[in-house]
Amino acid sequence: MKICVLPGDGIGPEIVSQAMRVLEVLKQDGLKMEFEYGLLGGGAVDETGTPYPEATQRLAKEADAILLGAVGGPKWDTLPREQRPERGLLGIRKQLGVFANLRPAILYPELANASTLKPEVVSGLDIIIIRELVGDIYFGEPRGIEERGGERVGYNTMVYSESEIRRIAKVAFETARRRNRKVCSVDKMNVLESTQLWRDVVTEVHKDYQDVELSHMLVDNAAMQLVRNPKQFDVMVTGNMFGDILSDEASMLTGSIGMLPSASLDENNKGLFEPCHGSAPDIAGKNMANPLATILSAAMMLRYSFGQEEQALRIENAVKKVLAQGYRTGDIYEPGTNKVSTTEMGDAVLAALQ
Ligand SMILES: NC(=O)C1=CN([C@@H]2O[C@H](COP(=O)(O)OP(=O)(O)OC[C@H]3O[C@@H](n4cnc5c(N)ncnc54)[C@H](O)[C@@H]3O)[C@@H](O)[C@H]2O)C=CC1
Ligand SMILES: CC(C)CC(=O)C(=O)O
Ligand SMILES: [Mg+2]
Repeated sequence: MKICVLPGDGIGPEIVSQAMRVLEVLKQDGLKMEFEYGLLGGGAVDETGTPYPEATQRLAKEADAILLGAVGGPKWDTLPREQRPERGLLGIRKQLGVFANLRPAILYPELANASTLKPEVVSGLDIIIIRELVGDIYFGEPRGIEERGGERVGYNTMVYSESEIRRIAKVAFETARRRNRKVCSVDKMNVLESTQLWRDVVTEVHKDYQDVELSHMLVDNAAMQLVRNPKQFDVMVTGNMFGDILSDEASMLTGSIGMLPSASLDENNKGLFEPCHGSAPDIAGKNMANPLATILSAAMMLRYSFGQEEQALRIENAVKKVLAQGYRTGDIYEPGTNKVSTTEMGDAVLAALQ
């Protein structure tokens, strides 16, 4: 199994190196993996002038899976838009066609008090947000900033084709069949044509999945319902931008965005695996970041791209064990637990794997 490793910027290298320690242990225990490192994001701009260099494109295409940290940071915020680190991230997602972004939000019982919601509202939470990842307003044309009538105007285009909606809807219904047979599709059909089509197509695809319960919800209500009563959901499916926002919101129900992993899959389960958070410039270089989202993303990689369910569970059980043992990075710390650094959390996970 060839894995392309892209640590990226900010906390990216710190958290990816902890996930790599975990994968190295599994490799020593006999799992066949080869790792190749590449540049993506701001570091790539600094070294090559572009956020997704040719050499990384080659590595990514040749690999069976990609493990990614995060990209971006204030250093690159004033660059022309095409050179921004985030364009590199959108570029790799688009080029690999990893349209199905799975973002599970699971509350570990030990973190019930770290959640922003009352324990009785959130205990046992286990939902998954399925976010379409290579369409929508992040990619739609035309886009730009231009002079119109003596002032600057910025514009983007929210666009979805029927085939794009159909394939993500299928992923949602198939996922629901492996869970509790319940999908909530989130849109803004009351004002946006692209999401009117979204609702129509999801409803059509549902005809082939009559054993799954389908509901629709407008995104503003969905944002509210997620913090009012998140356990009413099981599988949520939505577009790129709404999914981006709702998954950050859902992360806090689990205690921290540092707990939320993700898998982004193409039609053949080739995937890109990354935590849901960004490069966290405010804590970068301080050995403070929570590496668990990235470690759990590595587990998702073993499960989805390589069919190594047992190894995935081995990592997930190690994460459960360190939480039960009381290890907490700052973002999930509460009095009475053991506050640790990024590397110490890595040490604890490694010990729990044995
Ligand atoms: N997938 C990616 O590479 C993403 C990149 N970004 C980029 O990251 C940069 C920073 O973006 P922000 O809006 O600040 O979002 P962010 O997710 O990087 O950080 C938001 C807040 O969460 C905290 N946080 C994030 N990850 C954490 C972790 N593992 N452990 C503990 N705390 C953590 C940060 O310290 C910060 O207070 C920007 O340049 C943005 O474009 C943002 C989101 C995703
Ligand atoms: C460049 C952004 C779309 C990254 C992000 O916030 C995400 O994928 O969650
Ligand atoms: Mg995001």
